[in-house]
Amino acid sequence: MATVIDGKAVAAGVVEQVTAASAALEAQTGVRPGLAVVIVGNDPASHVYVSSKSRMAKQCGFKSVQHTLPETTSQAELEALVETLNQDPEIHGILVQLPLPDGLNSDPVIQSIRPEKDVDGLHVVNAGKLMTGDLEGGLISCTPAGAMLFVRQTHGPDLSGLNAVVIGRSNLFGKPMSALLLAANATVTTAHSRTKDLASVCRNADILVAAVGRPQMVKAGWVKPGATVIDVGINRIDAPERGEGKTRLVGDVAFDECAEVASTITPVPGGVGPMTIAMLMANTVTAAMRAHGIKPPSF
Ligand SMILES: Nc1nc(=O)c2c([nH]1)NC[C@@H]1CN(c3ccc(C(=O)N[C@@H](CCC(=O)O)C(=O)O)cc3)C=[N+]21
Repeated sequence: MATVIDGKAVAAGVVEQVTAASAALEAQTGVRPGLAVVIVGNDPASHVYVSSKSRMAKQCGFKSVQHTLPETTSQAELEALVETLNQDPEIHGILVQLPLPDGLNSDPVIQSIRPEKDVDGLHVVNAGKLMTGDLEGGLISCTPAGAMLFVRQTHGPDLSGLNAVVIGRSNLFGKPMSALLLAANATVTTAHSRTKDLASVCRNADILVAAVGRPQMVKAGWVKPGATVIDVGINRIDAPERGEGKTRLVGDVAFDECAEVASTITPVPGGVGPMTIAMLMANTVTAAMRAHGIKPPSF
């Protein structure tokens, strides 16, 4: 039976480090890190995530600002708000909750965030720094950064000689995760919907990372015995056993059967998800410390 990573406990450790760094910044400069989260429309899941981000920011001692805009917000209004936040010296991190409502184009909005305030790590400057192996100068996308912390805890910082397979090539996760694994010297395969015989590609992996958005797609036969399995999926499926109309959260990995084969595995919920929020806090205090010429801790 695999070791099941307790994402909540690891996230709590990161939040403790962030809170201490935030207090040190305030003691040195009188400034608290400022995080602004912008949400447009009324998608219930987005509101759940945004309130947990705002709550965690307050817990870390940040100045936490939430802008909730109506579904009818125009592209120009949204980009104008981002520009106001870019100019605000008390705001060090800006996050625009994705996905945006239909009719709004997220790419120009994300690219209009100043790179040094882009705590999502999605700006091309930050994504480019990561692709070129510059892990110190930019801001790294939260979910991959969190997933990589699990990999480092299990395998150490140097993944030389290990095969890693990332299933999924999104800009939010797959591509930055592949870049982080490569920077740690793993031999990386980025698999996707056009990959031939995906199961046999996955069976090669010492580190298997699933971020496809397909509930419980990865089966035990896809997992190399003794591998580390990182599940990034957040899928809501019907849970009739819990009652009429009830749902539950599952990952992209068939957890029970894969846990029999893997040596280490992350659960959903309670794995990568909480780490996403914690790494957003880490990016925010990093941005604030850099803005005041103070070297941030590495998380
Ligand atoms: N600009 C932007 N940046 C994001 O990082 C971003 C986003 N938009 N849009 C949505 C996704 C999704 N996301 C999650 C955050 C926390 C959990 C999380 O804490 N999940 C809990 C369960 C929470 C629940 O019960 O639903 C867990 O896995 O244990 C999951 C998913 C961040 N996202």
